[in-house]
Amino acid sequence: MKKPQLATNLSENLEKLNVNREKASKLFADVIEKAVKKSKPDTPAVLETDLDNQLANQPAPLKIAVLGGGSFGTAMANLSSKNGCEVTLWVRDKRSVKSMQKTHINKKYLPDHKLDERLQFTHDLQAAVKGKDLIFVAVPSAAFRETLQKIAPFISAQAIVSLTKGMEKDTFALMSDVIADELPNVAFGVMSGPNLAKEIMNNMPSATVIASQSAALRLAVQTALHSAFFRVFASDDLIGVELGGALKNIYAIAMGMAAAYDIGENTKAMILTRALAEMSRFGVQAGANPLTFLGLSGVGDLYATCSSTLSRNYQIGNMLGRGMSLDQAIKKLGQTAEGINTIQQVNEKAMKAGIYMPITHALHDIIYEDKAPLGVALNLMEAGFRSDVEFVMPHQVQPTHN
Ligand SMILES: NC(=O)C1=CN([C@@H]2O[C@H](COP(=O)(O)OP(=O)(O)OC[C@H]3O[C@@H](n4cnc5c(N)ncnc54)[C@H](O)[C@@H]3O)[C@@H](O)[C@H]2O)C=CC1
Ligand SMILES: O=C(CO)COP(=O)(O)O
Repeated sequence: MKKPQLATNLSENLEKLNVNREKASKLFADVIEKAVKKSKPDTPAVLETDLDNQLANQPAPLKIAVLGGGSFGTAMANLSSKNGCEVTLWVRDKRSVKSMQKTHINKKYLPDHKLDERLQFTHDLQAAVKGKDLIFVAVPSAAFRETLQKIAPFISAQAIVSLTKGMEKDTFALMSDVIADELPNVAFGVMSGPNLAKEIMNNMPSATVIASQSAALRLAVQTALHSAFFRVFASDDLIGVELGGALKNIYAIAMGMAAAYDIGENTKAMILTRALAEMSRFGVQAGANPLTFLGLSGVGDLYATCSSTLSRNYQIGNMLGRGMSLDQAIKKLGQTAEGINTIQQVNEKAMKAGIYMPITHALHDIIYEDKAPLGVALNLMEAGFRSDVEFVMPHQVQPTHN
């Protein structure tokens, strides 16, 4: 197999960007210093305008395509464009492209936000990806393979980064597996973290993780997206980072459902930490480093998604908890909630591999076997004596009585 390669101009671009980055950091520092000195602090919007004005004339060598015009693809395209990259957002629907070209607003997914004026829109996949350094893929997992198959003829040496947090239906493939299948010679990575799109669009400080075996790719993504309100951390545990993003959707559904029963903080804390135990147990079986689940893409994303009504997975769980059927809840949401499919995939995989995943099994019973939520929850509480952190004390160890 040929060795993965990056776009030939990516390294050159990175060298130029490093110089620009130093200048940019200095500008950020100046703006922040000015803001701190003011008796009445500036709002993020004022700060951002200040930064934009200062950075307006920086050269923009990184060329980026973002595939998927939903809320997250749009947010990342906007962020990288504001950072001075040359960005094209590919959107499947021709009418949406026309409307975005005219208004620079994504009416369906982010109607309250004017997008960066420099951002380009297209529904032509070839035009979107040809000659780019980086391609971010932000379509739902159900459309991921088909999208890669469509761009394959136009891939020469672009690097691919998955933003998708899910698993392929029926195959249990993660998006990185799909990339390796469909584009075996490209450098690739996955980006995942507590990244609710609407908060990012509102300039609420956020952070994420880029995971890849390629140091050049990690640096390219950090350079493209890192900004005053968005930090990009790096990892080489691709499977751990990717599983964190996919698995937490299951527990956001559980938390949304539990919230419909007015649970207290103790109960929320129990669900969150036992979810983390399940995630890391599953991750370790798949080859991930358990410590990755203590990072932004693990507990960070788990916390954000399980606490926020902005999360579509949480919303689905909440609607189910309030008595709606799955079909009604999906229809009402009208957006992607990856966890619905992930529950099925992970439940099946865990059963086959003998991995103890009681919350996932419980959700599966409620959603797909029509069992009563309260009874299932009470059963969960009777699951016997176990150790708290099994990487500290394996759960098979029983207390001795002598
Ligand atoms: N929205 C968020 O806050 C975040 C989402 N993600 C992940 O990003 C992925 C995309 O999510 P969102 O942008 O939020 O979804 P969304 O529901 O807002 O939008 C999905 C987009 O994909 C398009 N699409 C659907 N089927 C398609 C197909 N067959 N071919 C091409 N395009 C298709 C839709 O037209 C729509 O533009 C998901 O895996 C999600 O878990 C990751 C981080 C944050
Ligand atoms: O992944 C997300 C935040 O990090 C978005 O979660 P939802 O897909 O549940 O909205």
